[in-house]
Amino acid sequence: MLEIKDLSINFEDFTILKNINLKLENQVCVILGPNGSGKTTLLRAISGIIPYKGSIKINGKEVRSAKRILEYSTNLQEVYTIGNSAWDTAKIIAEIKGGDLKEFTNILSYLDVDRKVIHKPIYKMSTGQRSLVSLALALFMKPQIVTIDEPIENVDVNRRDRVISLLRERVNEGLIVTHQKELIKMLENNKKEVIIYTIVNGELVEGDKM
Ligand SMILES: Nc1ncnc2c1ncn2[C@@H]1O[C@H](COP(=O)(O)OP(=O)(O)OP(=O)(O)O)[C@@H](O)[C@H]1O
Repeated sequence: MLEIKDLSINFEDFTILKNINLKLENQVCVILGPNGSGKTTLLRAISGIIPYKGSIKINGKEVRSAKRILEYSTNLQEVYTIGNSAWDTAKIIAEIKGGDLKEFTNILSYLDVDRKVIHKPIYKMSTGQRSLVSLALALFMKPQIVTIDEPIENVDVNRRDRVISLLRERVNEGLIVTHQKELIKMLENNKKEVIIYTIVNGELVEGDKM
């Protein structure tokens, strides 16, 4: 369960997010909003990467008091640059969390990512490859809660369908940031409700306000 109360985030003298309240329990939430509105900032805060005011609790535990950022599953690429390559990073995640690396390679095969790619540092991958590998890293441990930033933005049409299938199958609770509104319909099925929010002037407003 994810519970956010009175969250606000400032960078230098600017307030990026304010009065954010959100509760998710076995729900998927899609976050819309214009460029620079604070979508990625919200995911960074939930992932424990940046400081925040207010409260963000995952299963009752305050994120800022988590011992390591890898406790939470996210496809934010900055989380994964700690490894020399995506493969090294997957090994670190699997070791910390006690998971199966085979799942990582299975997802990469499903997304048709060349095995050579995962042995490159993340910064040497193409933009689309980086998206696919980051998604595989975020999902291979079958996490309960995930945050996903722009999962289909730079992905070709054929792989896009596979990314959507993976998200439908594996994401039961979490936040997905996108500019691609068609993703909302694609994620919905008869079992899953997708809640939509838009960041408007730093606040989280229910529904599609774009
Ligand atoms: N570390 C930082 N220091 C200062 N300002 C920052 C920092 N990170 C983000 N910002 C600013 O915060 C605002 C929100 O950025 P963010 O990346 O969250 O936007 P976004 O909604 O994800 O945008 P986009 O749709 O363009 O990806 C922007 O104005 C950005 O310049």
